[in-house]
Amino acid sequence: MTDVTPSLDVAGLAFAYPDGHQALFGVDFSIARGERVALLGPNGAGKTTLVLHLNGILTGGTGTVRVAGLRVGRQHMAEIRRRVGIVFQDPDDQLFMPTVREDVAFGPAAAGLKGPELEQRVDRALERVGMAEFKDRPPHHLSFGQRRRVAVATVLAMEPEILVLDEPSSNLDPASRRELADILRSLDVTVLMVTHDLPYALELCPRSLILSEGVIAADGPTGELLSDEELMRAHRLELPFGFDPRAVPAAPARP
Ligand SMILES: Nc1ncnc2c1ncn2[C@@H]1O[C@H](COP(=O)(O)OP(=O)(O)OP(=O)(O)O)[C@@H](O)[C@H]1O
Repeated sequence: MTDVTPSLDVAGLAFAYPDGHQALFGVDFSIARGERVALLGPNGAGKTTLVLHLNGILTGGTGTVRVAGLRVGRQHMAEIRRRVGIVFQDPDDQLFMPTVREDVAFGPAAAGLKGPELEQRVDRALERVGMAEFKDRPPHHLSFGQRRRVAVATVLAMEPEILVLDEPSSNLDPASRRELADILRSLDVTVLMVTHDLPYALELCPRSLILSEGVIAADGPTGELLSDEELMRAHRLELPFGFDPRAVPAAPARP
């Protein structure tokens, strides 16, 4: 029988910061295993607040978050942190070891992997992002785009259930942007990508969620949402001048 447990299930998630500011007002959505989904929304919509709930960095609100059926909460925190890999916007927040190899090995080693198994895990993660030849380099000797790929590898090395990326295309030149898109498309993992780069969402994610003022305002095929001018205007989303989402073929789902 096929396992139909979603990779991610968020139900009735509401959250207020300690100063009383309510950032999420009952967020509901579910992502199936292997889907690639973009999380769109204007500044201040609650995207970061939502993402920080996915691996329990933020807790204390109401509602539930489940990752592959496991409820996010204090009880399962180590397992949740392994299953939810977050790639933050600035790779330098994630790379702190003397070499690329050590950075990628850090998580799996902390989880108890060692010897040839650990080395294989590191090699596999670096190969998936096309950075195997940079294994012995200090991360700070790499370009920004290369550091972002290594940051993705540090997360992939944990073999996560879901890969969450915060603005993966920011600060990348067009070639690096395309190369990262090819890498993300090739991965056999559930992807949730927070982005203001709407063409990138269209290129990579067959489905998008629009989060606006702490609620999911729309959930559907990316091309359809981006072509709905009224919806876009209502949630302060703007396509680059002259960009026609109808002229771009829909992102293919899993290969
Ligand atoms: N630590 C905090 N304390 C109080 N309010 C906060 C805190 N962090 C964020 N907020 C508020 O919560 C709301 C949602 O913020 P959040 O950072 O989640 O939005 P976002 O959608 O990620 O925005 P952006 O696109 O600008 O990154 C905003 O109104 C913000 O001012």
